[in-house]
Amino acid sequence: MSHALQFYIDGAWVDPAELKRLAVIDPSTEEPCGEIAIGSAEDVDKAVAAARRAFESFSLTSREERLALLRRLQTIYERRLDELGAVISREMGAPLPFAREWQAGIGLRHLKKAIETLETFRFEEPRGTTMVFKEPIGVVGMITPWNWPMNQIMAKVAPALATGCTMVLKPSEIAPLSAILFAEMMDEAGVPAGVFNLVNGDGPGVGEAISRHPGIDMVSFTGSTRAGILVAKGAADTIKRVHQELGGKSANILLPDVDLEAAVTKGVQGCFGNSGQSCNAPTRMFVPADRHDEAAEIAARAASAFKTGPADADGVHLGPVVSQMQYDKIQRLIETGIAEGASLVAGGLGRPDGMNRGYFVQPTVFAHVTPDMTIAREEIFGPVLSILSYESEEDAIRLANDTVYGLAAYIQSGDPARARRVASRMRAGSVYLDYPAWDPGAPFGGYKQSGNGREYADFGLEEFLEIKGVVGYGAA
Ligand SMILES: NC(=O)c1ccc[n+]([C@@H]2O[C@H](COP(=O)([O-])OP(=O)(O)OC[C@H]3O[C@@H](n4cnc5c(N)ncnc54)[C@H](O)[C@@H]3O)[C@@H](O)[C@H]2O)c1
Repeated sequence: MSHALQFYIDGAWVDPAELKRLAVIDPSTEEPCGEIAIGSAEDVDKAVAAARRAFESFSLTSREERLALLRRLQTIYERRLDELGAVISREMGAPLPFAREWQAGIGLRHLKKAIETLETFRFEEPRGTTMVFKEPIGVVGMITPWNWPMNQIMAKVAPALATGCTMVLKPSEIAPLSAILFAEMMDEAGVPAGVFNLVNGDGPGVGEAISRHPGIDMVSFTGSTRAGILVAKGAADTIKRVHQELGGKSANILLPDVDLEAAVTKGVQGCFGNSGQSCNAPTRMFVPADRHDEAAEIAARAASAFKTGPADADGVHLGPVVSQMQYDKIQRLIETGIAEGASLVAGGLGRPDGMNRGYFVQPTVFAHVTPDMTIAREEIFGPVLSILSYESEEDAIRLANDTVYGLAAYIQSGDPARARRVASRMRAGSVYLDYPAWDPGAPFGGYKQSGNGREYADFGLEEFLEIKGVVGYGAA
């Protein structure tokens, strides 16, 4: 990757103010697979200055001009999709077909949705004699995680472009290579100089400089609740808008009328997808108390059907988790689950049999988990499922909501009316009924400590807009 040690600022690849290198580690092999430059506040200053200058003209572009830009990007993105999938697979460990179809592919789905949304989006709305205008907020700082790198980047960049904002992106330093490739695509698409800027770096360096910068109007952050709090505090002095997409500990309620075999199996699969590294993973499975042991047996069987292997191995399997740090954290939490008295029914400590390198975690299921246990409360971010039991529908609702998080909830029932009734009681931004297909038009975001604001489709566009009321504009 020829630009790996550079940043994309003001329409050109430039050297960092001071070259500090960071190796990118392939989690399947624990070997370096690339390196990047780690930026500083000085690099952020340059990027923000470029974005501020570009905002003057980009904010005034027409819908048609921005649609043309997004469509050019789509063509390039489609052409480089395989390459992007391969890069993501290497940097964060997702098996190749999954990395191409979902990790890279989901970026394309967001891009298409943003284009479709922009085609008809209303930037003006008359209310009597007042005209309401929706205008781009300005320069947006974007800070993204490693677990779905292109999903997060595209869910921010596409609506920001659609609305006429300019931006400075800092992707995760753990999986930054896909973002460099994406910046190459933006350059080829002819994004005007300064509209899109990429500065690589870590949280305390570049992330904090973005959060505090007086030239940035809004920070759109996706990552842990821990870092989200720091970003909000850093942003407070400059009153910038802070959009946070944070962690989760989502409940999956299996109501008594459900087909238990199918619902438990799909629940395990949903929890372990992307090696358990999805913010909205259904990690707490609630089953009727009198069917707990049956559910545990099905879940153990479903977990042991999973194969684990390197990201480039053939076949359907789980890849490693992203880093030594994540591996160690997951091991610690599995140990805590055992120590606090949960029943380990599948997986457990250490790597899967026969694997002696790579950050591979055994697909793990705990049964007899109680709501006070650490594994029922903390986000694990690995392939680890907790099964809890409930006595009644009310009890299930109370237990599901008994968390500081509120990103997603999952309801399984043979009775759609009952599932909808329970959905209405969930304190979560997304509720999924009977394992539906992914929907790029559904709003995505959290209640409570899972964040604020919403992404995807028109909900995403709204986040990047300021609202201006011109009173006395004219007769309705
Ligand atoms: N709600 C969502 O949409 C969503 C989506 C994906 C991931 N997540 C969450 O992200 C987390 C996993 O990702 P991660 O480990 O990369 O999270 P992380 O918080 O460690 O890092 C996320 C980003 O924040 C940056 N960062 C870290 N400290 C910072 C600071 N002090 N100031 C500014 N930026 C800082 C990092 O460099 C990275 O770019 C999980 O908690 C997961 O639930 C949430």
